[in-house]
Amino acid sequence: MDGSAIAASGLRKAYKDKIVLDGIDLHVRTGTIFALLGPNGAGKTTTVNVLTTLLTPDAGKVVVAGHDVATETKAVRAAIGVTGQFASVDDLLTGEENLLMMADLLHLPKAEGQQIADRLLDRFELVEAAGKLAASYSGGMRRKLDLAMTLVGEPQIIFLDEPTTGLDPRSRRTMWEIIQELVADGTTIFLTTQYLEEADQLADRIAVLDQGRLVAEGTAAELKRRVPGSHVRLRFADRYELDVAAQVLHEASRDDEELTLRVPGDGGVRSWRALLDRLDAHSIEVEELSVHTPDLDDVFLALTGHGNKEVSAR
Ligand SMILES: Nc1ncnc2c1ncn2[C@@H]1O[C@H](COP(=O)(O)OP(=O)(O)OP(=O)(O)O)[C@@H](O)[C@H]1O
Repeated sequence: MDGSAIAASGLRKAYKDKIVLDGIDLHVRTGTIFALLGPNGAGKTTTVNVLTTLLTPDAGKVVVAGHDVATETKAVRAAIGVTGQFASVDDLLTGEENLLMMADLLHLPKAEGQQIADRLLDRFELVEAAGKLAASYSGGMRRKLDLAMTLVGEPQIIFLDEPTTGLDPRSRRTMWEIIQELVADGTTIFLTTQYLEEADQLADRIAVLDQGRLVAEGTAAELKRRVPGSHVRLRFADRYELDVAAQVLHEASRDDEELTLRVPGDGGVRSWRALLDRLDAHSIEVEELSVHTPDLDDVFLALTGHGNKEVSAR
């Protein structure tokens, strides 16, 4: 698979005259977590539907797990698992029955299906609830069961469409831990999220989708560096050291009370190293140094020119 789990280029999709995907290119490496981040209606679900063979794009090419989505639909489906916003859990079955039903759908022998179900119930801490109807499950338990059902088929690539939307903070953390474990086992994860913190915590790479276009792509650190506001805060032992440093670092703003200088930078290691070299050259002693980088909220605003209602409400 040459290290590439998903490769999409030039994806377009419109509903009548409403353009939903406007030329999307994506590349996801095997064994990594990729987050597609965007507000409500940005086109995240549409992208997932295209990548998972559920929707045919108007234009563009998609290769998933080495297979062309348009011509090798079966092979793609065999390699992937999809956990959607609207869970595939059947409310009228128990947790265990849901898992066994999935094993049946995949034509696994009964004994093997039972083994897998038992293992997944244990792994997702659903043993106690295994015999209860899924209708009685909490939101967090449902999501876990839904993901467990996806894992019955041991997919190489898992698509998680907003896996933690609507979950309380504790269930969200549990879900994050599960996702991280999956990747540690070599699975590739493609997730969509409206939560900057989620992308920041989980993803190796993040693509920011806004109104059907990718407005940025990179690691969380790379995206943060694209936003003004990175700075180093230097604290000095006394007023004398502060004065000397302020003369050397003309670009800094000073706080006499705190004995600090705030030095703007591009957030890259190189620029901070150059700053330390300048201080060294003038034998200036720094008492304390802290680097401040903007968070992904700042990034989203800077990249799209507008806020994310869902995010700012959190
Ligand atoms: N079948 C359809 N017919 C017409 N418009 C559609 C259809 N499906 C999606 N859309 C529109 O496409 C846009 C993108 O929808 P999509 O569900 O992909 O966004 P999203 O980023 O997943 O949002 P959300 O976070 O709300 O799920 C929306 O404006 C939506 O109204």
